[in-house]
Amino acid sequence: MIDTLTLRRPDDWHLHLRDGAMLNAILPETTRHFARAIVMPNLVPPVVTGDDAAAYRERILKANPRKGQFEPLMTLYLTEQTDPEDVAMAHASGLVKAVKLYPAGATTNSASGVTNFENVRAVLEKMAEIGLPLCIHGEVVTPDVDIFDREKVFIDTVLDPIRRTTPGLKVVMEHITTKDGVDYARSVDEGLGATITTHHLVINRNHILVGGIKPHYYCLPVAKRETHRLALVEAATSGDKQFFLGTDSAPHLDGAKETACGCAGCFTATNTMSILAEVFEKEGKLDALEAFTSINGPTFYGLPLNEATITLRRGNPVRYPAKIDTENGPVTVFDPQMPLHWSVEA
Ligand SMILES: NC(=O)N[C@@H](CC(=O)O)C(=O)O
Ligand SMILES: [Zn+2]
Ligand SMILES: [Zn+2]
Repeated sequence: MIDTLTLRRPDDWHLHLRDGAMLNAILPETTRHFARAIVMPNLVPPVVTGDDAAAYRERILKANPRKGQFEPLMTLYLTEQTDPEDVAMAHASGLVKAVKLYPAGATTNSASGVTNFENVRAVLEKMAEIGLPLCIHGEVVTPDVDIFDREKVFIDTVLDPIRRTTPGLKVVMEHITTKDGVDYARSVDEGLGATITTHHLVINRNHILVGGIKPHYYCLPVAKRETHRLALVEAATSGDKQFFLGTDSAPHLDGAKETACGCAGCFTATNTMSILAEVFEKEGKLDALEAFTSINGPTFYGLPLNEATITLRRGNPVRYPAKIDTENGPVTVFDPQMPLHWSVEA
């Protein structure tokens, strides 16, 4: 049995770092293991312009305890007022690596997102021209579409049409949760990627709802039935170039989750690598872990692979904190409900 595993240092292609006290508290959980991360722009107010992204990047670098060892890859939050020239400048300077599309109302802090896709056409065309990827939270918000169907309906009625009317646009389907998402990502040869989160490889909708409601398993897109989880595990462990890790680690204070109208988001930065090693090992696919965490993502984004490595070692169950303390209260770390045997060497 393999008991050590050395990988190129992983990157996280979908991460929420927040700001202020939360940023200070949770950033080390990511920088301990990860070299780079695509940083989501859904702050309040959102990161809309190149100037906003430059200022946010400085705040992240200032908060980083491991100076020089972590590179935040910045994104812009697409609004119906976004200026294509500002996007092009932020890309040309090397600051911005993607633009993020939130359908207005789809998820946490998405109120400034897009309602009428015609109003962002010029930005999308500019992005296709300059090769800047569009990262998409792929759920419709139509009230009469069941929340468990919102990803599939989005693929059919929004994503596919956008891709067809904007040839050459590079797209990342963020945090896919369905077999439909896996199949769509595989139906296209070039220019389409899909991130898969850590938690969607572990939980299905029963984890949220059976035996009492579990707010710390509630995230968006909401976890689906087991057949979909199995499709995600198959995709992540396949090594196929479309699929790469985007943890979507999304901290909220416990007080904001354990309440009558709790926020969506699972916080997995702390134990992601141990969980992934466990999942890949169970599938007999440890040899595909590096493709998922460290190769397919940078290859899609056209960025160099990390030269540094991390080593995972198999042993007694790994201990990790149940909560991370912030100035304003604790954040619960995702509980995978299984012992984790792979620890990351310091
Ligand atoms: N995934 C989540 O459930 N929440 C994310 C937003 C998002 O990625 O949709 C957040 O910012 O909290
Ligand atoms: Zn999202
Ligand atoms: Zn997210």
